[in-house]
Amino acid sequence: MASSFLPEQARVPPSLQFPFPPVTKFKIGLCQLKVTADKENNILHARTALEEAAQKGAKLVLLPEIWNSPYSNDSFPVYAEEIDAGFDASPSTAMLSEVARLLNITIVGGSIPERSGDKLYNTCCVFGTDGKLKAKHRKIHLFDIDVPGEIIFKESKTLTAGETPTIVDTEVGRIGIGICHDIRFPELAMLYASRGAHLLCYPGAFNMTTGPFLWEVLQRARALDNQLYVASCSPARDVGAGYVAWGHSTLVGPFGEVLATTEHGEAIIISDIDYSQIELMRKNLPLEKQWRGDVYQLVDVQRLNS
Ligand SMILES: O=C(O)CCC(=O)C(=O)O
Repeated sequence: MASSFLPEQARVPPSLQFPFPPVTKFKIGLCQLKVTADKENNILHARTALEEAAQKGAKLVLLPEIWNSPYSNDSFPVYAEEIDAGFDASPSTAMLSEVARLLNITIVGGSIPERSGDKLYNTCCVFGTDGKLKAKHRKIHLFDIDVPGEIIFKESKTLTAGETPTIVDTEVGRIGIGICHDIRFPELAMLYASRGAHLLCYPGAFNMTTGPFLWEVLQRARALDNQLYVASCSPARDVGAGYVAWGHSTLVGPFGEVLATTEHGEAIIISDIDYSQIELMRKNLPLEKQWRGDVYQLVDVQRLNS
Protein backbone atom coordinates (compact mmCIF):
# COMPACT_ATOMS: atom_id res chain seq x y z
CA MET A 1 0.00 0.00 0.00
CA ALA A 2 1.26 3.49 -0.85
CA SER A 3 2.26 5.62 2.11
CA SER A 4 0.49 8.95 2.49
CA PHE A 5 3.38 11.35 2.94
CA LEU A 6 2.60 12.94 -0.42
CA PRO A 7 -0.76 14.32 -1.53
CA GLU A 8 -2.55 11.85 -3.79
CA GLN A 9 -2.36 14.03 -6.90
CA ALA A 10 1.42 14.35 -6.67
CA ARG A 11 2.23 10.64 -6.61
CA VAL A 12 3.51 9.24 -9.85
CA PRO A 13 3.11 5.50 -10.35
CA PRO A 14 4.36 4.26 -13.72
CA SER A 15 2.11 4.03 -16.75
CA LEU A 16 -1.00 4.90 -14.79
CA GLN A 17 -3.38 5.82 -17.57
CA PHE A 18 -4.00 4.63 -21.09
CA PRO A 19 -6.30 7.23 -22.63
CA PHE A 20 -7.95 6.01 -25.80
CA PRO A 21 -6.33 7.92 -28.68
CA PRO A 22 -8.34 8.86 -31.79
CA VAL A 23 -6.01 6.73 -33.93
CA THR A 24 -4.19 3.63 -32.64
CA LYS A 25 -2.33 2.52 -35.78
CA PHE A 26 -0.51 4.92 -38.05
CA LYS A 27 2.78 5.65 -39.79
CA ILE A 28 5.39 7.93 -38.28
CA GLY A 29 8.04 9.74 -40.34
CA LEU A 30 11.47 10.73 -38.99
CA CYS A 31 13.27 13.24 -41.22
CA GLN A 32 17.03 13.14 -40.62
CA LEU A 33 18.06 16.30 -42.44
CA LYS A 34 21.26 17.95 -43.54
CA VAL A 35 21.45 21.41 -41.95
CA THR A 36 23.37 24.25 -43.60
CA ALA A 37 24.20 27.87 -42.78
CA ASP A 38 21.46 28.99 -45.17
CA LYS A 39 18.29 29.32 -43.12
CA GLU A 40 15.95 29.83 -46.05
CA ASN A 41 17.33 26.72 -47.66
CA ASN A 42 16.97 24.75 -44.41
CA ILE A 43 13.30 25.73 -44.25
CA LEU A 44 12.70 24.72 -47.86
CA HIS A 45 14.56 21.48 -47.35
CA ALA A 46 12.53 20.60 -44.24
CA ARG A 47 9.34 21.39 -46.15
CA THR A 48 10.29 19.01 -48.95
CA ALA A 49 11.09 16.26 -46.44
CA LEU A 50 7.78 16.75 -44.62
CA GLU A 51 5.97 16.50 -47.95
CA GLU A 52 7.83 13.32 -48.87
CA ALA A 53 7.08 11.72 -45.49
CA ALA A 54 3.38 12.62 -45.81
CA GLN A 55 3.31 11.34 -49.36
CA LYS A 56 4.67 8.02 -48.04
CA GLY A 57 1.77 7.82 -45.60
CA ALA A 58 3.15 9.35 -42.38
CA LYS A 59 0.46 10.92 -40.19
CA LEU A 60 2.99 12.17 -37.66
CA VAL A 61 6.33 13.60 -38.75
CA LEU A 62 9.29 14.46 -36.55
CA LEU A 63 12.12 16.87 -37.42
CA PRO A 64 15.62 17.09 -35.86
CA GLU A 65 16.90 19.24 -33.03
CA ILE A 66 17.99 22.68 -34.39
CA TRP A 67 17.11 22.09 -38.04
CA ASN A 68 17.02 25.71 -39.26
CA SER A 69 20.43 26.77 -37.93
CA PRO A 70 23.92 25.37 -37.38
CA TYR A 71 24.21 23.91 -33.88
CA SER A 72 26.50 26.49 -32.28
CA ASN A 73 26.40 29.18 -29.65
CA ASP A 74 27.44 31.73 -32.28
CA SER A 75 24.49 30.80 -34.49
CA PHE A 76 21.68 30.55 -31.91
CA PRO A 77 21.24 34.34 -31.45
CA VAL A 78 21.50 34.97 -35.21
CA TYR A 79 18.99 32.32 -36.31
CA ALA A 80 16.58 32.67 -33.36
CA GLU A 81 12.93 33.47 -34.08
CA GLU A 82 10.29 35.11 -31.91
CA ILE A 83 7.76 32.30 -31.98
CA ASP A 84 5.27 34.10 -29.74
CA ALA A 85 5.25 37.17 -32.01
CA GLY A 86 3.36 35.30 -34.75
CA PHE A 87 4.24 33.74 -38.06
CA ASP A 88 5.61 36.96 -39.59
CA ALA A 89 8.39 36.86 -37.00
CA SER A 90 8.94 33.13 -37.37
CA PRO A 91 9.30 31.81 -40.92
CA SER A 92 10.24 28.35 -39.62
CA THR A 93 7.07 27.83 -37.59
CA ALA A 94 4.98 29.50 -40.31
CA MET A 95 6.16 26.77 -42.69
CA LEU A 96 5.42 24.01 -40.15
CA SER A 97 1.91 25.33 -39.57
CA GLU A 98 1.13 25.62 -43.27
CA VAL A 99 2.45 22.17 -44.11
CA ALA A 100 0.60 20.52 -41.20
CA ARG A 101 -2.67 22.08 -42.39
CA LEU A 102 -2.18 21.46 -46.10
CA LEU A 103 -1.08 17.86 -45.68
CA ASN A 104 -3.36 17.06 -42.75
CA ILE A 105 -0.51 15.75 -40.60
CA THR A 106 0.72 16.30 -37.05
CA ILE A 107 4.22 17.75 -36.89
CA VAL A 108 6.61 17.55 -33.96
CA GLY A 109 8.76 20.31 -35.34
CA GLY A 110 12.20 19.31 -34.08
CA SER A 111 13.62 22.40 -32.45
CA ILE A 112 14.78 25.88 -33.40
CA PRO A 113 16.47 28.63 -31.41
CA GLU A 114 13.71 30.80 -29.93
CA ARG A 115 14.04 34.41 -28.80
CA SER A 116 11.74 35.61 -26.04
CA GLY A 117 12.58 39.01 -24.55
CA ASP A 118 16.29 38.95 -23.82
CA LYS A 119 16.40 35.16 -23.54
CA LEU A 120 17.09 32.37 -26.00
CA TYR A 121 15.64 28.86 -25.76
CA ASN A 122 15.98 25.59 -27.66
CA THR A 123 12.31 25.09 -28.54
CA CYS A 124 10.14 22.40 -30.10
CA CYS A 125 6.75 23.36 -31.57
CA VAL A 126 3.99 20.82 -32.15
CA PHE A 127 1.42 21.57 -34.85
CA GLY A 128 -1.93 19.82 -35.26
CA THR A 129 -3.61 18.90 -38.53
CA ASP A 130 -5.47 22.23 -38.48
CA GLY A 131 -2.14 24.07 -38.56
CA LYS A 132 -2.55 25.37 -35.01
CA LEU A 133 0.32 25.41 -32.55
CA LYS A 134 -0.66 22.78 -29.99
CA ALA A 135 2.38 22.91 -27.72
CA LYS A 136 5.78 24.50 -27.28
CA HIS A 137 8.54 22.72 -25.37
CA ARG A 138 11.64 24.58 -24.24
CA LYS A 139 14.57 22.20 -23.61
CA ILE A 140 14.61 21.70 -19.85
CA HIS A 141 18.09 20.19 -19.43
CA LEU A 142 20.76 22.23 -21.19
CA PHE A 143 23.69 20.29 -22.60
CA ASP A 144 26.98 21.32 -21.02
CA ILE A 145 29.81 18.86 -21.57
CA ASP A 146 33.59 19.01 -21.18
CA VAL A 147 35.45 15.83 -22.14
CA PRO A 148 39.09 16.96 -22.54
CA GLY A 149 40.44 16.27 -26.01
CA GLU A 150 37.05 15.20 -27.34
CA ILE A 151 34.21 17.64 -26.93
CA ILE A 152 33.46 20.91 -25.17
CA PHE A 153 30.04 22.41 -25.60
CA LYS A 154 28.06 24.65 -23.27
CA GLU A 155 24.52 25.43 -24.31
CA SER A 156 24.17 27.42 -21.10
CA LYS A 157 26.52 30.05 -22.57
CA THR A 158 23.66 31.37 -24.70
CA LEU A 159 20.50 29.43 -23.88
CA THR A 160 18.10 29.50 -20.95
CA ALA A 161 16.53 26.27 -19.71
CA GLY A 162 12.79 25.68 -20.03
CA GLU A 163 10.80 25.13 -16.88
CA THR A 164 7.84 23.04 -17.96
CA PRO A 165 7.27 19.44 -19.05
CA THR A 166 5.23 19.30 -22.26
CA ILE A 167 2.62 16.67 -22.97
CA VAL A 168 0.17 17.15 -25.80
CA ASP A 169 -2.96 15.40 -27.07
CA THR A 170 -2.86 15.01 -30.84
CA GLU A 171 -4.80 13.04 -33.44
CA VAL A 172 -2.08 10.42 -33.19
CA GLY A 173 -2.05 10.00 -29.44
CA ARG A 174 -0.76 11.66 -26.33
CA ILE A 175 2.85 12.74 -26.87
CA GLY A 176 5.48 13.77 -24.31
CA ILE A 177 8.22 16.01 -25.67
CA GLY A 178 11.89 16.16 -24.70
CA ILE A 179 14.83 17.65 -26.55
CA CYS A 180 18.07 15.68 -26.78
CA HIS A 181 19.76 15.90 -23.35
CA ASP A 182 16.26 15.77 -21.78
CA ILE A 183 16.33 12.04 -22.63
CA ARG A 184 18.99 11.42 -19.98
CA PHE A 185 16.57 12.26 -17.19
CA PRO A 186 14.24 9.30 -16.62
CA GLU A 187 12.00 11.25 -14.26
CA LEU A 188 10.72 13.41 -17.12
CA ALA A 189 9.78 10.33 -19.14
CA MET A 190 8.14 8.73 -16.07
CA LEU A 191 6.14 11.86 -15.52
CA TYR A 192 4.86 11.74 -19.10
CA ALA A 193 4.01 8.06 -18.74
CA SER A 194 2.10 8.78 -15.55
CA ARG A 195 0.11 11.41 -17.44
CA GLY A 196 -0.86 8.86 -20.07
CA ALA A 197 1.66 9.38 -22.88
CA HIS A 198 1.65 6.81 -25.69
CA LEU A 199 4.76 8.15 -27.36
CA LEU A 200 7.78 10.22 -26.33
CA CYS A 201 9.40 12.31 -29.06
CA TYR A 202 12.99 13.44 -28.68
CA PRO A 203 14.43 15.64 -31.42
CA GLY A 204 18.13 15.28 -30.62
CA ALA A 205 21.62 15.90 -31.89
CA PHE A 206 23.85 13.54 -29.97
CA ASN A 207 27.54 13.76 -30.88
CA MET A 208 30.44 11.51 -31.82
CA THR A 209 31.53 11.08 -28.18
CA THR A 210 28.28 10.16 -26.41
CA GLY A 211 26.21 9.09 -29.43
CA PRO A 212 27.83 5.70 -30.15
CA PHE A 213 27.44 4.53 -26.54
CA LEU A 214 24.28 6.15 -25.35
CA TRP A 215 21.85 7.36 -28.00
CA GLU A 216 20.15 4.04 -28.68
CA VAL A 217 20.38 2.65 -25.18
CA LEU A 218 18.79 5.77 -23.69
CA GLN A 219 15.86 5.51 -26.09
CA ARG A 220 15.41 1.82 -25.36
CA ALA A 221 15.61 2.46 -21.63
CA ARG A 222 12.98 5.22 -21.70
CA ALA A 223 10.68 2.97 -23.77
CA LEU A 224 11.21 -0.07 -21.53
CA ASP A 225 10.91 1.82 -18.25
CA ASN A 226 7.61 3.26 -19.29
CA GLN A 227 6.22 0.65 -21.69
CA LEU A 228 5.55 3.08 -24.51
CA TYR A 229 6.93 4.19 -27.88
CA VAL A 230 9.98 6.46 -28.18
CA ALA A 231 10.93 8.30 -31.38
CA SER A 232 14.05 10.37 -31.99
CA CYS A 233 15.20 12.53 -34.86
CA SER A 234 18.72 13.85 -35.43
CA PRO A 235 20.29 16.11 -38.03
CA ALA A 236 22.36 14.22 -40.61
CA ARG A 237 26.09 14.15 -39.89
CA ASP A 238 28.23 16.92 -41.35
CA VAL A 239 31.88 16.15 -40.61
CA GLY A 240 32.82 19.73 -41.51
CA ALA A 241 30.52 21.26 -38.91
CA GLY A 242 31.71 22.65 -35.57
CA TYR A 243 29.41 20.17 -33.82
CA VAL A 244 29.24 16.78 -35.52
CA ALA A 245 25.92 15.00 -35.00
CA TRP A 246 25.72 11.25 -34.49
CA GLY A 247 22.60 10.79 -36.63
CA HIS A 248 20.86 7.40 -36.17
CA SER A 249 17.26 8.63 -35.83
CA THR A 250 15.27 5.76 -34.37
CA LEU A 251 11.87 4.40 -33.40
CA VAL A 252 11.66 2.11 -30.37
CA GLY A 253 8.59 0.08 -29.32
CA PRO A 254 7.17 -0.59 -25.85
CA PHE A 255 9.15 -3.84 -25.51
CA GLY A 256 12.33 -1.76 -25.88
CA GLU A 257 12.82 -3.11 -29.39
CA VAL A 258 14.32 -1.00 -32.18
CA LEU A 259 11.62 -0.89 -34.85
CA ALA A 260 13.41 1.34 -37.33
CA THR A 261 16.70 3.19 -37.48
CA THR A 262 19.23 4.60 -39.93
CA GLU A 263 22.91 5.48 -40.23
CA HIS A 264 24.25 9.04 -40.27
CA GLY A 265 23.32 10.35 -43.73
CA GLU A 266 20.16 12.07 -44.80
CA ALA A 267 17.14 9.77 -44.47
CA ILE A 268 13.40 9.72 -44.15
CA ILE A 269 12.34 6.79 -41.99
CA ILE A 270 8.74 5.67 -42.28
CA SER A 271 7.60 3.13 -39.71
CA ASP A 272 4.42 1.74 -38.18
CA ILE A 273 3.16 2.52 -34.70
CA ASP A 274 0.47 0.36 -33.12
CA TYR A 275 -0.62 1.48 -29.66
CA SER A 276 -2.31 -1.88 -28.96
CA GLN A 277 1.28 -3.11 -28.38
CA ILE A 278 1.43 -0.82 -25.34
CA GLU A 279 -1.72 -2.36 -23.90
CA LEU A 280 -0.40 -5.84 -24.62
CA MET A 281 2.95 -5.12 -22.96
CA ARG A 282 1.26 -3.65 -19.89
CA LYS A 283 -1.14 -6.58 -19.66
CA ASN A 284 1.67 -9.12 -19.96
CA LEU A 285 3.91 -7.35 -17.51
CA PRO A 286 1.85 -5.04 -15.27
CA LEU A 287 4.58 -2.81 -13.84
CA GLU A 288 1.92 -0.43 -12.60
CA LYS A 289 0.59 -3.07 -10.21
CA GLN A 290 4.08 -4.10 -9.13
CA TRP A 291 5.16 -0.52 -8.45
CA ARG A 292 6.12 0.05 -4.76
CA GLY A 293 4.83 3.49 -3.88
CA ASP A 294 5.39 2.57 -0.22
CA VAL A 295 9.15 2.31 -0.86
CA TYR A 296 9.83 5.14 -3.36
CA GLN A 297 7.88 7.97 -4.95
CA LEU A 298 8.30 10.53 -7.70
CA VAL A 299 6.64 13.89 -7.26
CA ASP A 300 4.83 15.60 -10.12
CA VAL A 301 5.65 19.15 -9.06
CA GLN A 302 3.08 20.72 -11.40
CA ARG A 303 0.32 18.58 -9.95
CA LEU A 304 1.55 19.24 -6.43
CA ASN A 305 1.31 23.01 -7.00
CA SER A 306 -1.99 22.97 -8.88
O1 LIG B 1 23.49 13.97 -23.46
C1 LIG B 1 24.29 13.82 -24.40
O2 LIG B 1 25.23 13.05 -24.34
C2 LIG B 1 24.13 14.60 -25.66
C3 LIG B 1 23.13 15.68 -25.54
C4 LIG B 1 23.13 16.62 -26.67
O3 LIG B 1 23.87 16.46 -27.63
C5 LIG B 1 22.23 17.77 -26.65
O4 LIG B 1 21.46 17.93 -25.70
O5 LIG B 1 22.25 18.55 -27.62
